[in-house]
Amino acid sequence: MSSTSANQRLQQLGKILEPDLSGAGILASTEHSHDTISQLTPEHPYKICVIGGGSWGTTITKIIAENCLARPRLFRHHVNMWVFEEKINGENLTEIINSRRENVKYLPGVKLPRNIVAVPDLVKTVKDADLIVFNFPHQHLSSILSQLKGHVPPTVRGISCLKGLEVNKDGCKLLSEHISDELGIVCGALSGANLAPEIAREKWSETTIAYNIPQDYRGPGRDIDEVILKATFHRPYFHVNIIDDVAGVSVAGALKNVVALAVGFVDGLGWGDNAKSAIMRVGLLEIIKFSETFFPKSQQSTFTRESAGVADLITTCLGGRNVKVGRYMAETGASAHDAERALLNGQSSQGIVTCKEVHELLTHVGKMEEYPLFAATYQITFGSESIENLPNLLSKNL
Ligand SMILES: NC(=O)c1ccc[n+]([C@@H]2O[C@H](COP(=O)([O-])OP(=O)(O)OC[C@H]3O[C@@H](n4cnc5c(N)ncnc54)[C@H](O)[C@@H]3O)[C@@H](O)[C@H]2O)c1
Ligand SMILES: O=P(O)(O)OC[C@H](O)CO
Repeated sequence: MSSTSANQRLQQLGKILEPDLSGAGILASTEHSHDTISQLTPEHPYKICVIGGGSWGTTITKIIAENCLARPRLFRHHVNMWVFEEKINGENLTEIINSRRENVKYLPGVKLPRNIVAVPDLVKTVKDADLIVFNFPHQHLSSILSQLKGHVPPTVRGISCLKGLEVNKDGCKLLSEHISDELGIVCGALSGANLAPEIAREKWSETTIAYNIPQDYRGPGRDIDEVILKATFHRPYFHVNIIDDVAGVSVAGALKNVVALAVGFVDGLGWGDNAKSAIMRVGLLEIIKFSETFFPKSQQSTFTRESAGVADLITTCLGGRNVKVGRYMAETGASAHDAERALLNGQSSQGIVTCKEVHELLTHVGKMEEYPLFAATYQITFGSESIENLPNLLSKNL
């Protein structure tokens, strides 16, 4: 699409997206005529589904479902949400969500819109979808993709809300790339300073969406662009900024979970705010270095300017699940997995998985010594070093 026609589309479609988007300041005009609306409204409204019914999965589905209700000419009414089925006091979680409008296990106390349909079957969830939103703990990605393979046409677009990386002995891949490679679809990433329990209660926050259809992409697909993505995810309490640095957004989201574990360690020993800030400083530098090394096209500004960068690092280190796990380990001497089990009621501390994956990768490529915080966090998490020794482990290589 030329920049002129893209601008026209932005302006025209903007007229059917009010009032939320005009509030965000991206669309100048909020005037519209019925003629314009009927001319621009897609013949077939976009169908969106979400894979994942955990804490963030359910929260993002709530956001999308609210936008589908607000924009019935642009989006299909129902939003399928795939939920990994489990029994809660003898009842299926999907049935509880559909009848009580509440995810009693992963998002208790939050009323969900009526147009969310919890579905236990993956393939049924994605049927006829134009946009699939991936949102579950990243260790399940390969298994979910293998079940979806052959059931998702290349016309579909994806957005990954997962925070993690795909690491194997050959190197490191973004999860959005892994999704693209396995399913043959274009996939972007959404990440930011986004603690689900706050957003589910409609407390204001920002997020970053990275989406980039390669200029030479000639594949099929509906026109899911900046406007449609904003219409899908933006809410008065959830402000979206769209950029094209998928690598920067993804690496920042994955690695801040490792840093948060380490912040939890020093917090649990009562070392105070200076120590926590020191860990965040070193952590940010290692995150940027990692991104420059393995994803040279990523942009440093993503780490310093975007919600997905430094803001997510701070929020996770202040109030996320990973920092709680690290703190509990320091306070009680529990192992990482025991801390996760004791604190999170089935939710996942992604930092435990990611610090192991990053350690494997960096060891394999002979660069572990260049990342003293990641190395120390792995060693402490898996029991071969003490938290008390952390300052020495960091200063050794700095
Ligand atoms: N919770 C947050 O505040 C938050 C915010 C932003 C991003 N994220 C990221 O979003 C992703 C999803 O997080 P979440 O908080 O929704 O998940 P969660 O930690 O609440 O995870 C539990 C989910 O995993 C599912 N699950 C358990 N076993 C499974 C299996 N074998 N196969 C598939 N699914 C299984 C459970 O049913 C449940 O839906 C993660 O990568 C996380 O880092 C989380
Ligand atoms: O609760 P955590 O530590 O998984 O972090 C949640 C989000 O990623 C914060 O943006």
